[in-house]
Amino acid sequence: MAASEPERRRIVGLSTKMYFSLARQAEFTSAALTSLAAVSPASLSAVDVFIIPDFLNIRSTADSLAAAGASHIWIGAQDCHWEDYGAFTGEVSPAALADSGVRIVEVGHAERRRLFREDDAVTARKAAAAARNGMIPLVCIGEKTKGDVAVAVDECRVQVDAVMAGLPSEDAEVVLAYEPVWAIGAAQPAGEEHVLAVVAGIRDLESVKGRRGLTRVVYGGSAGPGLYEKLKSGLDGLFLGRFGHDPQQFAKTVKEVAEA
Ligand SMILES: O=C[C@H](O)COP(=O)(O)O
Repeated sequence: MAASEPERRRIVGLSTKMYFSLARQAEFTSAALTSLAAVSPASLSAVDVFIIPDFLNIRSTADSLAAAGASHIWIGAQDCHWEDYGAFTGEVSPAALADSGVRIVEVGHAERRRLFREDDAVTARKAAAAARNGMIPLVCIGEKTKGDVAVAVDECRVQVDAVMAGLPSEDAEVVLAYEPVWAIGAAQPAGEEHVLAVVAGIRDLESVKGRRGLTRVVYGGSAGPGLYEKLKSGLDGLFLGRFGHDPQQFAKTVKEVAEA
């Protein structure tokens, strides 16, 4: 780490995507808090933890965390619009998300790119909107097809460069979620050698290594317990989907990332 590089705390969290009802989200949050209570406070204080519910569950989850004295767990959003407010029917304002206590906003997820045709320019505008409103963009990047490391880094470079160029300040904090598209929704994550090599390439990009703001890189794509130990030499944490939807598995993964 260069002398001037900000400290990279580990970070771990999950997205519920569109899997949970209101009742299931409430059950998840309550059970996750119970399971996390078994992790030592010293371990938990060394890691940033986030939960990204769907929009309808943001306020209730934030309230549950606050009522349990667990406001150190960040609440996130799965997307936001690029303008703060306006005539954008059906969209969600990044300013209102910040007002709701959201700390981290996912942008550019592979599902949004594929299903809703969101490109790098749109993703960059959304990341800028999150940062402008004082939240951390969690920028999802990754190659579409399983294959060569150099090809994967090249595909990620285009995605990362677009976002970094659009941020309002070079000091803006960013979390890059490296999620090979082919490993999302799969039976198992991408192999550790591939992930470590691609992430080394991402960290070496001009738009990443030269910037002043804190830039952390996490892995996502069928991540779960047992994975971080294999990735800890090169990754700052994990971003979970399905394999974190069981609260005990989520808490187990948080503990592993905190104590690895
Ligand atoms: O948002 C999380 C990632 O897309 C990973 O999802 P997954 O673990 O269910 O494959």
